[in-house]
Amino acid sequence: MLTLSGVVAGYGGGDVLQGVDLHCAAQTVTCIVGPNGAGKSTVLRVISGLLRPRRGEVTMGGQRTDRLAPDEILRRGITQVPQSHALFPGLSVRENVLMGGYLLRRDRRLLAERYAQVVERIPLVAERSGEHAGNLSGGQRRMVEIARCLMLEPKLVLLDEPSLGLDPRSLAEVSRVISDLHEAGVTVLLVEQNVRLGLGLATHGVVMEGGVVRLTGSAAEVRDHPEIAELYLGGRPLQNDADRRARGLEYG
Ligand SMILES: Nc1ncnc2c1ncn2[C@@H]1O[C@H](COP(=O)(O)OP(=O)(O)OP(=O)(O)O)[C@@H](O)[C@H]1O
Repeated sequence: MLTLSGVVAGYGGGDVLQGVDLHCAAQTVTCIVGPNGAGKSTVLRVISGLLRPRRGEVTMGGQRTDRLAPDEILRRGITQVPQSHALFPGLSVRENVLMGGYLLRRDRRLLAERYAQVVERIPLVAERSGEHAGNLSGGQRRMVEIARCLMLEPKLVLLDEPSLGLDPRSLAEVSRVISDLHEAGVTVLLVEQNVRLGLGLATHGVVMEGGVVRLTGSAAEVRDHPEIAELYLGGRPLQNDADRRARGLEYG
């Protein structure tokens, strides 16, 4: 569905991405992990069109998207939930969510239909619809940010650090929504510092380091890879199921 080949991109003079090759099959959840500065968020920015690659290609369903403007990429079904602080604090929850349907603004019926679907998926939007977004907790804001990106019925959702700063209850809510999207056939690509959580939600894992992809595989393969266990999950590589349980890597 989504393919990056040889993507080189950066800010100002330097290249952060040094030739990224990445593929996300349709209806999968892929989690990118890696150390700070590896270029994970930059990959998402290239896909959503906020940053144009200097070299390489991005294709979605076989069609190139890397030369398109961000709104055109949005029209093709790719939406990004940014890292944080993406809501308008002085606007209500409902207004913030409706903003996500800006491209549909001339079709009021469709807009209302989509809003109803989003509310069904994320009931918090209805419960708090009239409240200023600025009054919500961090976890609630994250849910509204996700709700907003669903207004266009995306094919591919990009999530940058969905767990950042969330309490356990909000984490569970965000995880539920990601699983729901997966079940509904939406393709998800997320960047996550919380490696356990991210790979626990994902079907596939990608490890980035120094602006390139170092490792890809099923989420379980990446999670159990000796280097990953060593680097990100603390301690010696996992040996068996008992090890996995001991490190909280069982996901029911
Ligand atoms: N807008 C920007 N302008 C200039 N440099 C940037 C910008 N955004 C990111 N960078 C730099 O690009 C490099 C990669 O950043 P990126 O945010 O993609 O990393 P990351 O893997 O997502 O890590 P992190 O978890 O720290 O965000 C970093 O060195 C960062 O300082």
